[in-house]
Amino acid sequence: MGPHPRDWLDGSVTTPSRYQVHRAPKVLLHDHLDGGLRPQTIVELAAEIGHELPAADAESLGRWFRESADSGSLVRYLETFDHTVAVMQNGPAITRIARECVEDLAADGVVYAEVRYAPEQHVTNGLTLDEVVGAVQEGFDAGVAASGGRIVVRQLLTAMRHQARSMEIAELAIAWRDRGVAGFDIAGAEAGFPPTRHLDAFEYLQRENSHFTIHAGEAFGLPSIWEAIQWCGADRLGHGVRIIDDVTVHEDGSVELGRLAAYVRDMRIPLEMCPSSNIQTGAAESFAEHPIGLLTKLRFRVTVNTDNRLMSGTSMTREMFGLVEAFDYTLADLRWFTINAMKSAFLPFDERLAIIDEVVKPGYARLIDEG
Ligand SMILES: O=c1[nH]cnc2c1ncn2[C@H]1C[C@H](O)[C@@H](CO)O1
Ligand SMILES: [Zn+2]
Repeated sequence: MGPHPRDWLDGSVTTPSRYQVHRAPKVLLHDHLDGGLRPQTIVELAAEIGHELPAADAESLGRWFRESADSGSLVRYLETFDHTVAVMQNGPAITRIARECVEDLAADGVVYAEVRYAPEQHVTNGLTLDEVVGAVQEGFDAGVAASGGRIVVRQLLTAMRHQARSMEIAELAIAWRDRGVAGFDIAGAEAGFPPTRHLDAFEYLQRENSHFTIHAGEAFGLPSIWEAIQWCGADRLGHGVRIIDDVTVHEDGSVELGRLAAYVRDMRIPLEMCPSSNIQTGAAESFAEHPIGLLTKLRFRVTVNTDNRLMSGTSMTREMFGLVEAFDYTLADLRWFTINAMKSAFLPFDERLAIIDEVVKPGYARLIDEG
């Protein structure tokens, strides 16, 4: 195999400090709006609507989310969302949460983000699907303005895989495609709910020349990834971590890819990897043992993501610095992940290129120059 892109850069030997990782431009493709609320905001919104929380103050509530999500099971991890979704049932609350999300990402050095949520989960108190998307967009616009335009943000609309509203949500994504929505996703419990359940929605989106990612290969293995790509036509894989089951490392150190893993790598299918989330749901043991290390070495199209900042107590800086500590990654490696992510974004090509050339590359060049 030829040189890894990281070797093309001066400064590739420097291991960055946490502060440098914080300042580096970062790109986030997989982050859930309802998994990233500030604990203090939940406390305040719950008091307004009389929703009972499992903890009274912001600090203990934050701890409750992290500990409850740390169960080793995706299904139990997902139960914690009952409390975030409960406080996201009216327009002003949703707008506030969306604005704070953008402010928090911008403060963490994220320059481009695609943030997802399931509109169908926010209609309990009478909001229409359209009003939910509008409330999120209002918050995103306010957050971008508050951050002085240092970040570009798009929505991804998620359909819940155990429900039957995916076609409706896909149509909603198309209706909003020029007003802040960049694509579509399915999420929720994976085992028992294969992506092909929603084939009509994916086929519709393809006919509309739209983009979608599918949570696959997180709590269930290769068949889920295979269906997502070869039946549904996913542009990207949410997690996709279990693709490692199709990679064999022989005793002499040589590596063999099965047909599906080879296809994913050959076709440059982006993997939205979320290390901390995987450790909590039991898909990986630790940062050091996370398949992202081998998949990066093998030059899959790997990207680094947060998934749920509240449940994992994390940020892009923390995920990336965790990888730096586990694998001795350099600024050039982090630049590689970041450009991978930007190349894989559901944004038009010229806009992706502009962010790579005008924001990502100069930002890393400045850090690398500092030595
Ligand atoms: O990592 C995940 N896997 C599957 N589903 C998830 C994950 N993180 C969040 N979700 C679910 C719970 C949320 O309520 C929903 C929409 O954001 O998506
Ligand atoms: Zn997710």
